[in-house]
Amino acid sequence: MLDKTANDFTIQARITGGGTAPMQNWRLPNETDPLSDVLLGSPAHLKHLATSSLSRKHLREDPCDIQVAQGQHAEMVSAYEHFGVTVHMHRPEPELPMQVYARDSSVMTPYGAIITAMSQWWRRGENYAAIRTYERLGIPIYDMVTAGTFEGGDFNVIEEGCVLIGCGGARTNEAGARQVAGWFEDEGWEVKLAFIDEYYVHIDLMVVPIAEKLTAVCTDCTDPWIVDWLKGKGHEIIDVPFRDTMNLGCNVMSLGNGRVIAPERSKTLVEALRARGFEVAAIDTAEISKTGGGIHCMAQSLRRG
Ligand SMILES: NC(=O)NCCC[C@H](N)C(=O)O
Repeated sequence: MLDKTANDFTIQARITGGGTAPMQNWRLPNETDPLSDVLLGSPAHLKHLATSSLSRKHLREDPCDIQVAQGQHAEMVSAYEHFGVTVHMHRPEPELPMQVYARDSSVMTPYGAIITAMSQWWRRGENYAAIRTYERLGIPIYDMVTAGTFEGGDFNVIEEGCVLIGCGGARTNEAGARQVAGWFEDEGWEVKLAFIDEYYVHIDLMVVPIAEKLTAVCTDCTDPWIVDWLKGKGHEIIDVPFRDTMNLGCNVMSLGNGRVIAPERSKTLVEALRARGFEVAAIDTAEISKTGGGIHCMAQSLRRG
């Protein structure tokens, strides 16, 4: 069943060479304007798998209690609803153990959604499920990654018309990164590639937009040129400690208008935000994050502003 509002769905909205028109119904100029619609994944079929060094360590030492994780996800959904954000969900599929990480299987852009190309076989079905979701929501597909692998946590919109693309090799590989980079260069964007170590999984582990010209960064693991580049654009940096970052403490979601959803145990960042006057919904995500992702990884902005 399609949603009543469905009308704009198409399988390839991208104009070759650039000049694709931004969507009218689903504005998404950046990742810091007020969020009105978010896409999440259900934790109904969540499994704790050895997907990365981070999730493997927890699996070995203290595996995720799935029921507790599901309760934490429900708290996160409540936080979005509390702030008046409309929550859209992928339809849960039992074959998709990582569908909760809605950041990765697609990327919403001002021109429609990119369907990514997940690296790990147990996540590839999420790409097909995402196509069905966008059809149901009536959101055009901008294009699909075909040249290599690409995961949405590596598409990091720094500000309007400017994206930092993470490339760790194991998840987003260089061929996938360069294909997406080329599309956005053609659209007239400033695009930078960040070659990261695969240990960090995606760039949104360490660099996350908070508000206009304000970015959370783990400077201990982020290449200095990225910090200098952000500062050169006039961004203030909130430095998130390395240990907190490895616990997904930098991986927060900006709701715009001075509101942020963040993990409560990321104390340095939560305090820094509150000191600047932000309203922070500090929620417990410790259990669910053992499976390798955080609040930003679990959310795909659909509409802002
Ligand atoms: N954007 C993200 O960093 N997503 C986290 C994905 C976690 C999942 N366990 C994975 O390793 O694919």
